[in-house]
Amino acid sequence: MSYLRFWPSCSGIKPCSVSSSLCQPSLSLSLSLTHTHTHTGIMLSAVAKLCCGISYQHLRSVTGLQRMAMAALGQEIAHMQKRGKLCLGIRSWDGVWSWRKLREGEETERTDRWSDSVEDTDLSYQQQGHEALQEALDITRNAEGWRTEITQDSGEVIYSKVVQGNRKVFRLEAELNASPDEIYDLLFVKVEEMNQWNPNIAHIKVLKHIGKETMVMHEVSAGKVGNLIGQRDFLSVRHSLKTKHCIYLGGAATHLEAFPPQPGFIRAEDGPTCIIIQPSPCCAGKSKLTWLLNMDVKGWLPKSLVNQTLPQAQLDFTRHLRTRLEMGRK
Ligand SMILES: CC(C)CCC[C@@H](C)[C@H]1CC[C@H]2[C@@H]3CC=C4C[C@@H](O)CC[C@]4(C)[C@H]3CC[C@]12C
Repeated sequence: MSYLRFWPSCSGIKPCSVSSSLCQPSLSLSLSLTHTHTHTGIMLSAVAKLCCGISYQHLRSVTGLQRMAMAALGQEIAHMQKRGKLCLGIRSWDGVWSWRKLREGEETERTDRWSDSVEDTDLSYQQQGHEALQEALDITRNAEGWRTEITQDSGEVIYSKVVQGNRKVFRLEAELNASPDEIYDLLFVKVEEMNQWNPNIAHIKVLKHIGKETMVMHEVSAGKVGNLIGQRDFLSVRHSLKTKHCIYLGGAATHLEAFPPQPGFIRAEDGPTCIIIQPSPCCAGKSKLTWLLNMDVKGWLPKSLVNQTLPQAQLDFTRHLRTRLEMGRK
């Protein structure tokens, strides 16, 4: 693939500097949690108890992703309990919480369960962010099936391909007059200022910071003339990774209990998505941007309309980013 050949510095890097244990096979147990039915809660309770009973010994040896999955499951059940939607004999989960302590070589006494669960929430968001980035990079780097969609005089090229679930994703490539760090600063560090330079974003707020690399965000697009899709809101986890040569931004739709879809808004799902920012090999102060747009805009809309609007939204975004970068130079 041309972009990998010309920009070799990032192609070989597996941005997995995060604990290698995160790259383990996933937990084979998967439960779908429906919040609305109490009997689901009761069933879930039974399943959870059963799992604890059967697998307590195994819990001591699970690591990485499996551990995260357990944490996420525990967290979800804690939430359901808190909302009174799940009546669970909490004793069944004592094993899970104290298992954490056991693994960390700390005292076997269970400490405050609530603070444990807060910590688990953070771990779960970091894990979601990390996985979204990996998945988006896999799509982006897979050279097969891309076709050129748009070539702009200003240098942007958009490729598209159809991925699993019959969804079209778009890959924009552009060269920008800024260093990777300047772009990272605008797109990640100062992300809340994005609506000041991009009129297509009506509202953007970080709801939760998890360290420097991960955040949970709420974004609302502007339903202006020209945007035939109409206004959407997004709740996403955004994650960044800096390596020696490249900066990666990843993201995906997520859930935050305190932030359910707002009345009157259609919540779209962004991701798994990624932006790769590479320094230009030819000149300092220039970068190459590769952006995978992978969006389910939801609502009842003709596919052709969506597939026309999305690459245009990408071009618009890049145009505003260029203008903002120029402004920063003055
Ligand atoms: C066509 C309609 C539905 C949507 C148009 C607006 C789209 C293009 C906007 C709305 C919210 C925007 C996202 C808001 C936040 C971030 C996080 C940042 O670190 C990289 C850019 C990124 C990922 C933006 C990309 C562009 C975006 C997805």
